[in-house]
Amino acid sequence: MGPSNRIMPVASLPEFPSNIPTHPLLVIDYGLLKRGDEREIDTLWNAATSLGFWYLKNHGCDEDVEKMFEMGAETLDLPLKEKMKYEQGDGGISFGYKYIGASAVDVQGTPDSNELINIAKDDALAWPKQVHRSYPPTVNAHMESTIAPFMNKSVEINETILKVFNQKLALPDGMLGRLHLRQEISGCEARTIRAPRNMPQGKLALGAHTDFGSLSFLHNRLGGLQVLPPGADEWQYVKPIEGHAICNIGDALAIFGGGVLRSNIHRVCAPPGAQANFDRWSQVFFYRPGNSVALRPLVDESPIIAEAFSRLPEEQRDALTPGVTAYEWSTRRRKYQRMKNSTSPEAWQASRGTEQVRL
Ligand SMILES: O=C(O)CCC(=O)C(=O)O
Ligand SMILES: [Fe+2]
Repeated sequence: MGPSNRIMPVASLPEFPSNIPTHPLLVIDYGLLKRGDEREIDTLWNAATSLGFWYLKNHGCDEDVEKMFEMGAETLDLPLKEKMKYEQGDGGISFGYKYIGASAVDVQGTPDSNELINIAKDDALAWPKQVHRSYPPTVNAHMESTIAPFMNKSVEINETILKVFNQKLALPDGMLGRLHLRQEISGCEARTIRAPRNMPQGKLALGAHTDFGSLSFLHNRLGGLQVLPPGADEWQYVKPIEGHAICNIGDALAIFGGGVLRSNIHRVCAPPGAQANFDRWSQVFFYRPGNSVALRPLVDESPIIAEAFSRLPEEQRDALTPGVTAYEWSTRRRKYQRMKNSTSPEAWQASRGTEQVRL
């Protein structure tokens, strides 16, 4: 494979085409948020309760993300046979390697078009002790120098955001934090994704979905991510901006907040225009509740949540009351997304989250 298969310096990638409409996101300055700036907190709250997506600048992770991309490139460039030794499997476990076409993107069972490596936060921070599973040598070699620092910074950023939501939802002090204890085993993970260049027109790299957990901290260089905003019937691109992470809310926070926080549906298609000729790389950190945490609206803890939840139609209240733990929720969804298990409309339905009611 030529060097163009590897991570390209951002400056040498074609720009996002200027004639393609994009969906604007509010921009949050992490430095201001960290200092408790009231205006920034209000802007974040506005973003979290409208689209549930925002840009985060000044987050201080750019170098860590670059190094994660290098680790990801070394790993995904390994021979398929080697990568397959670390495959996720069909049981709903996330950690490990996922090959191209392992999961379905729709109810018809169309295969996805991306490969990725998922690394558990628990494994990275306990290294060289193994908590969940083993990883390719290219991952191990970067555990201490690259992956652990990326995890730690990502966790700190997400904790800061979570505190804002805790306060705005008028929850008891530290309530959301207790559902995301650092020491509890969780589904928190780093993911490096490669969608191969020159995908056939109309092919999805990743099907429409809501994220499983609480918050996603995403770093994109090429376009391709699209959102379906509330009330809209056309998918709209989210344009990558250098130095700006794309953050979004997942189902767990939508559930805890009784629908106040929005977990918006999104998908990944081929990058637009000349960008389509390049491999598309993403780096994500998924912030998720502890495995044993029950997913339920915190109506007993906050009058704001109780009030908002009670006003929802029954179908939406049901979707926000799955009656399972965070572990059971994401394991079920992932298991039935696998091509091997996604063999009927009912199985596909079992892979869905709150997107089925489009709150
Ligand atoms: O690659 C992207 O831009 C988004 C990835 C994503 O939505 C996911 O992995 O859940
Ligand atoms: Fe996602």
